[in-house]
Amino acid sequence: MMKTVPVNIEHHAYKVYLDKGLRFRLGELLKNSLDEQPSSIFIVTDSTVAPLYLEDVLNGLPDDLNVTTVTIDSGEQSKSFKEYEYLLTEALKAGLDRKSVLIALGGGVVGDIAGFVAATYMRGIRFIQMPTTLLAQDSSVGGKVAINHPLGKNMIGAFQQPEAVYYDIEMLATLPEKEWRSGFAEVFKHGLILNEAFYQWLNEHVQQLPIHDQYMNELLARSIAIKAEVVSKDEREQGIRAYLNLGHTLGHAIESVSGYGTLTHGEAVVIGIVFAMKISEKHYQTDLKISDFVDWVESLGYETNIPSNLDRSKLLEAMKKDKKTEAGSIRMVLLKKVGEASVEKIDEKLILSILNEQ
Ligand SMILES: NC(=O)c1ccc[n+]([C@@H]2O[C@H](COP(=O)([O-])OP(=O)(O)OC[C@H]3O[C@@H](n4cnc5c(N)ncnc54)[C@H](O)[C@@H]3O)[C@@H](O)[C@H]2O)c1
Ligand SMILES: O=C(O)C(=O)C[C@@H](O)[C@H](O)[C@H](O)COP(=O)(O)O
Ligand SMILES: [Zn+2]
Repeated sequence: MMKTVPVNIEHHAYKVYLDKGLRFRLGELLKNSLDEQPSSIFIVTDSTVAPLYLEDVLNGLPDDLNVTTVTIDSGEQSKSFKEYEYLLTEALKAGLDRKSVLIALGGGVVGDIAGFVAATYMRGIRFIQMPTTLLAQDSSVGGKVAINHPLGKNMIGAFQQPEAVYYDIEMLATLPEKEWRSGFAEVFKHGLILNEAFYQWLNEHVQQLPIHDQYMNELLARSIAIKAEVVSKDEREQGIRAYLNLGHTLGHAIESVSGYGTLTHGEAVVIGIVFAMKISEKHYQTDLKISDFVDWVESLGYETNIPSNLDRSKLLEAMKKDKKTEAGSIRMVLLKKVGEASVEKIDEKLILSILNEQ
């Protein structure tokens, strides 16, 4: 049954549609969720998703609509200047105009880069997210779009809200276990920062990956509702939106220092979450029962230690490039307790000492 989650950003409300089989119904969905119908459609997807789902999506569109499809290589390395330029060139060649609509069909990589193309092509055109990974329950909502720079993750980007999100959860059936792991990290992150009951529910019900079908509807609806509420209150990350960055100060540093794609985003974030918990215990003089958390996530196949080959001083340098840094001071999302986050300035010496513990 179709579920919708509203995203009520002040200047731009939209909905996340959640159901099985949405990929066959793009034409109908566009009709229902766009105020003005598109002059043309530009679908961006990747080399893994295209052979699996592109035909289904195209079959759902009316024959008289002008449609261009562009496929980029799958993987984090595609969130690059080179692919960004390529997509803009293809958009220009296809003759997209300001009434065109871009559709991002894929995981967070496609959503982020295609969204950034939509944000910048002719200073901004409409776009739709069609997420195909579990991780994209996070990335498709909230309008953060970006590409990576070799020196830092998501360093070039924009806030560009989609017109709608069409999440056909049937497409998760083909997701490899590693990608379930990556995506699930961003699900339990939502519980850890803001909703202890949701975190406990996950802890009780998720003992293996992929996640059992019977829990998926509830899991997605609750996780997306948390993200939607946060971005509705604070679109531009002036306050509580920063909580969504739990584990990302170190996580992003690990991704850039190890080379994009060496670890998945979620794998890096989990290592970052354990690190942030250790800093939290010291900062607030509290007991977060880190070993219980580590036992649970390790039983799901996550690595929780920082890879031993990564130079700790390089990680520290990369952490300083985090977007939350102010006047050279690293600011991290910490947990006062499960379900309660806060952002604090953290001394570099403490960071380095905990980096060196592992
Ligand atoms: N904008 C945001 O708010 C936000 C939030 C979280 C993460 N992100 C970004 O999202 C990216 C990670 O996204 P991701 O984990 O979806 O990675 P991804 O897009 O690289 O997808 C992971 C892999 O799964 C493949 N795949 C996608 N859908 C599939 C399907 N249905 N069946 C089989 N294979 C499929 C992809 O081709 C890829 O190889 C990172 O760049 C991260 O920084 C952005
Ligand atoms: O939506 C947000 O806000 C988030 O922080 C969600 C994160 O999971 C996501 O990885 C985001 O892209 C990180 O943003 P950044 O500003 O730290 O690059
Ligand atoms: Zn993330």
